[in-house]
Amino acid sequence: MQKANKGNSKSNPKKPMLPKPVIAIQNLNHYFGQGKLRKQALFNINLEIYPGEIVIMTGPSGSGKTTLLTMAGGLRAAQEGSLQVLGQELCGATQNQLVQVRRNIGYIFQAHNLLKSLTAQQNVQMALELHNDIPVKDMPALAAQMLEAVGLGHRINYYPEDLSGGQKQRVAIARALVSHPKLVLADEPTAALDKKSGRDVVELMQHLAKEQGCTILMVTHDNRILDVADRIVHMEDGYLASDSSLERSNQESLAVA
Ligand SMILES: Nc1ncnc2c1ncn2[C@@H]1O[C@H](COP(=O)(O)OP(=O)(O)OP(=O)(O)O)[C@@H](O)[C@H]1O
Repeated sequence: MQKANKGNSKSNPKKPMLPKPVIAIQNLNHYFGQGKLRKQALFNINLEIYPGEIVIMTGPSGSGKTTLLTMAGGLRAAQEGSLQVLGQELCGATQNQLVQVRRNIGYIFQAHNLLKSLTAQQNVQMALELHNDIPVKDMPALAAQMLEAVGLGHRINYYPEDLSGGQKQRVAIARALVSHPKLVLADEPTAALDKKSGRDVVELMQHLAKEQGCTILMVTHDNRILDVADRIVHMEDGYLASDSSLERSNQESLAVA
């Protein structure tokens, strides 16, 4: 598997230096089960994702997308190779290090995972409560502002059951972005939505991410939203089978040669 060209200004003065990657994966393997039941789910993954990029991960069912996403999110231990997220090595990381990394990541899942007993504002506020540096007295207003930004300023006191699917997913986006994380990980965020709501939700994510300068890694089967990506990576049978940025850079090198 080819690795992203890091661009070295000394060897090639025309190529700019790339910033430090938000996610840097090298020779990553992952296995489920033990003994005879041990099964490899990820094979020698190499991938670098840079600040501000919106990267969509596609691939058939069972190809390893969720496994890779949950590992990048510090939700599953990394076993073999190297997986650095926001400068922290997650292979061999302690629970405490994983918790620290998770604080800087926003998560959006297919099921919005809102707490039924809390209002939209309280659900968003929960994400702020993980941050010791944000004054508690500012939290309700910050949550309300974020709900305003996702177009739900008039629904802040509603409970999840009184919101539509698209509105609930917007609350989940507000919750993921309210603390201005450097990285947002999304697993099938449009799967439960109709075409129009799905489109609205990803355009909103794209807009807010560009505004806040955060990086998004999103798994989707939804071909209708691929155009929001800066880059598409494709998984097959546990391998990273293609990366549109590498294809582009190969084409550019061929054009220059
Ligand atoms: N907890 C687990 N225990 C054992 N095997 C697992 C576990 N989770 C995933 N797998 C296996 O790892 C492989 C990759 O699964 P994964 O869920 O990452 O794929 P996916 O591309 O996200 O699929 P989908 O699009 O259906 O969500 C599959 O063969 C799956 O059966």
